[in-house]
Amino acid sequence: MFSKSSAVSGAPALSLQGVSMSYGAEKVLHQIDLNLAAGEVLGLLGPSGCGKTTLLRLISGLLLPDAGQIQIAGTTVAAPRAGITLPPEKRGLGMVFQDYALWPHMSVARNVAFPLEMMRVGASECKDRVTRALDRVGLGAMAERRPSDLSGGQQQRVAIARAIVAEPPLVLFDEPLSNLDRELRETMVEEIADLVADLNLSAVYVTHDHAEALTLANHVAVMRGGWVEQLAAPAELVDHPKTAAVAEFLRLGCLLPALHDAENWLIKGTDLSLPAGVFGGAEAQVLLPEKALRLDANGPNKLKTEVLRAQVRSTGQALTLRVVGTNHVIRHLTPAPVRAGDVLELSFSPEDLRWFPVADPHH
Ligand SMILES: Nc1ncnc2c1ncn2[C@@H]1O[C@H](COP(=O)(O)OP(=O)(O)OP(=O)(O)O)[C@@H](O)[C@H]1O
Repeated sequence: MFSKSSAVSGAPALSLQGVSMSYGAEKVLHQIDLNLAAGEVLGLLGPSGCGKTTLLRLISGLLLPDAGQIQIAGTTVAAPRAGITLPPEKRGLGMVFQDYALWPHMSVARNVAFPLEMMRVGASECKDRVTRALDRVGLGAMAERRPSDLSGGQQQRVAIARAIVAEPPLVLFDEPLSNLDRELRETMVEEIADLVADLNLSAVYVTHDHAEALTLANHVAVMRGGWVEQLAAPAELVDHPKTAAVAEFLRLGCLLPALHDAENWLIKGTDLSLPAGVFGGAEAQVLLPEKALRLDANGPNKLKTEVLRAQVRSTGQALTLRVVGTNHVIRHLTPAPVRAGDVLELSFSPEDLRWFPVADPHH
């Protein structure tokens, strides 16, 4: 069986080249190229139906690609043209699912031991490794319980212990936190991030929650309609989204239509002219990143907005603002005492704007 020791040293933990997949006549993945270095986490992020689960199933071996090839730790596990297909159990992956997928009639320890039993690891080594894995996820005292006697968060920790117990070359997380409530999700994201770093795991983490992906992953592939729209480190995605769709999906701020008249770029519906960088054409979309906006009457480039809602938060007031002259909405957090109906001027620096063409590359 595939194990860390059979991994080709120095090879990427995962590599996909030109992977495509159709369900009948519907192409759901287009020419996916991805590389994940050992010890890193790749986030697969995108809205429902964009192809995340299909891509994960191709990696795990539950589905076969129509074209392209997939390598795990240097071993080719799928290459239809060369007739190569390794079944899921030979890929030696650790997997964590949304619904935990634990056996209810077995103890926590037996659940965690399962991958080792499949590998015919001896009883005493098996016991030591299970104990170590359960300790790592903070469940050392729960070994003899049944999963049904544990909370949702604890069950997910058992599933994580099972996924890491055999030290697989790659761990796949399929929306592991979506059944947990928000507060627990936030704690578990940090726990998983710490665990992945401590164990130097290589992992693919599927989610539709951008905060989870940005927290956990070294690189995030933002997917849409079966394409990888952008693959980049979290900071790069936030500062330099490649398309308007990426900016929108990551909720980076407000996308406004801009028109070029004889001399200037204007935000459509307003009289605010924008100092544009080099950008051809007569129409564009411009992103005003939320983090670039200041409530500063003396600042440059003042955009007039009306307060629709002001909600108290522990960190200030969360404002929902409408850009006057448009139906576009901006969110802004401020400590200032502001009320619905107030008119505010938001200021920003031109270098913080991000410009996109109106035409969409894939759609
Ligand atoms: N068994 C199937 N037969 C036909 N079409 C399918 C099948 N499974 C998925 N699809 C289609 O393939 C596309 C990608 O689905 P996929 O489940 O990979 O998306 P996803 O990003 O994981 O969505 P979600 O976040 O809702 O799970 C969708 O258009 C979906 O309708």
